[in-house]
Amino acid sequence: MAGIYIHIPFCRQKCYYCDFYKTVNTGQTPRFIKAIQQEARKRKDYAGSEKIETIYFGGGTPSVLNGNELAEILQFFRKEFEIVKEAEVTFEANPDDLTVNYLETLYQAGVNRLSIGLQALQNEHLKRMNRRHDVQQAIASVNDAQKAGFQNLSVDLIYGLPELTINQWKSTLKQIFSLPFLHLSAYHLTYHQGTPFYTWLKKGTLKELDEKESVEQFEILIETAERYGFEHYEISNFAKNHLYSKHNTSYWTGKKYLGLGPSAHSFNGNSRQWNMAHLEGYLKAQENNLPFFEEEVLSENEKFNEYILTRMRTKWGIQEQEIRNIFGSQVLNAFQKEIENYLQMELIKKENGNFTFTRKGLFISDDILSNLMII
Ligand SMILES: C[S@@+](CC[C@H](N)C(=O)[O-])C[C@H]1O[C@@H](n2cnc3c(N)ncnc32)[C@H](O)[C@@H]1O
Ligand SMILES: C[S@@+](CC[C@H](N)C(=O)[O-])C[C@H]1O[C@@H](n2cnc3c(N)ncnc32)[C@H](O)[C@@H]1O
Ligand code: SF4
Repeated sequence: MAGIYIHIPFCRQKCYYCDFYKTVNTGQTPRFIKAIQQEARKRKDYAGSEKIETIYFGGGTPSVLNGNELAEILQFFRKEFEIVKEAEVTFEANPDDLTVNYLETLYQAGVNRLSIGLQALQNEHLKRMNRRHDVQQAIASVNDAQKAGFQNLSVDLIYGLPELTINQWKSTLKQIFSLPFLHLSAYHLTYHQGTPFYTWLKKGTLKELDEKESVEQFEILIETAERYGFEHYEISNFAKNHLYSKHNTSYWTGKKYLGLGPSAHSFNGNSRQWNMAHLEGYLKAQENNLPFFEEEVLSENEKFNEYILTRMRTKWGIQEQEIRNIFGSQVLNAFQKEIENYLQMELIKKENGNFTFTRKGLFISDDILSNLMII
């Protein structure tokens, strides 16, 4: 089984923290929709002849697409690929796009997992982030989505925002968990070079939240989510009733996926491919039947690194037996030596041959994982 990721590189306006590839030149959607189909025909064999179990519309802002455009893309994929009946079709949307009509259009088109980018529940934070919606629209979008028939609803939040107080964060979580959704993604704010947030941080006009408060917000997030019956299944992801994101879980468990659109990346177990992040270049390449991606064939060490970097982010962790079967006893012995002091410091725990982060370890997982990688 494999997944398809479709990058919709358009946004109605740019948020000041975001460095995902997008352009506000939304007039290019008709050309883009043709180009995506040309690229899919050309690259469909990258993920082998696997059946497709997930389709993911990310971006950028997929909810820039109108109903007909979305229907055209989905019709094309149903014709071009073997898609299983129960495929998960995820669509990311911004609250200000989610009118009742549009929600019904998405539902009719076959979207069965809707991810809504709420980000924050204080208008002063939404304003500083340059979000187009306000708190009221955010809350209404989740309730309207449920009324339109969406069960598998996910919401995105960002914590560690400048001046986000502990009380504000607690109130955000209290309001959020009174809404009808079953999956939560909550990300700690990252300052990406090239974004206004990063520039203001360097200039000193924006003050980064101190680490202690960020860690406290992460702890409050985990405790509150678990109190409301959500399972913490990946560092930034929580699910009720085991409604994990099937598509994103395929990233963390090494499944194949074909990424389409500018900046989209793909993986098939032996190599990674990624499209350049440039809309005009992408469109011209598809129109002239030229490739527009780079490829890296993975060495054995890189496959091992890929394996630990993805799986250790999840509650499933990594299995000693699996490391031995896939990478051999030598790699396993070296790994066991490396991991010893993290076990001693209780940053990683080992149960029946399975390694996972402890809560303490989760906070510094990036540093630990970079030390465990084979260079
Ligand atoms: C492609 S983005 C946005 C999807 C959609 N366009 C929206 O704005 O809601 C997916 C998610 O990444 C998260 N994100 C984007 N930039 C981030 C940053 N700099 N730090 C932390 N999370 C970020 C946000 O929670 C966002 O919902
Ligand atoms: C940050 S995650 C948010 C997941 C969402 N909260 C959910 O649970 O469905 C999604 C974003 O990651 C990026 N992304 C995901 N898969 C990608 C791929 N294969 N290639 C490029 N970007 C990708 C896109 O910007 C996409 O909007
Ligand atoms: S957060 Fe979403 S709407 Fe904002 S710039 Fe990024 S992709 Fe566009």
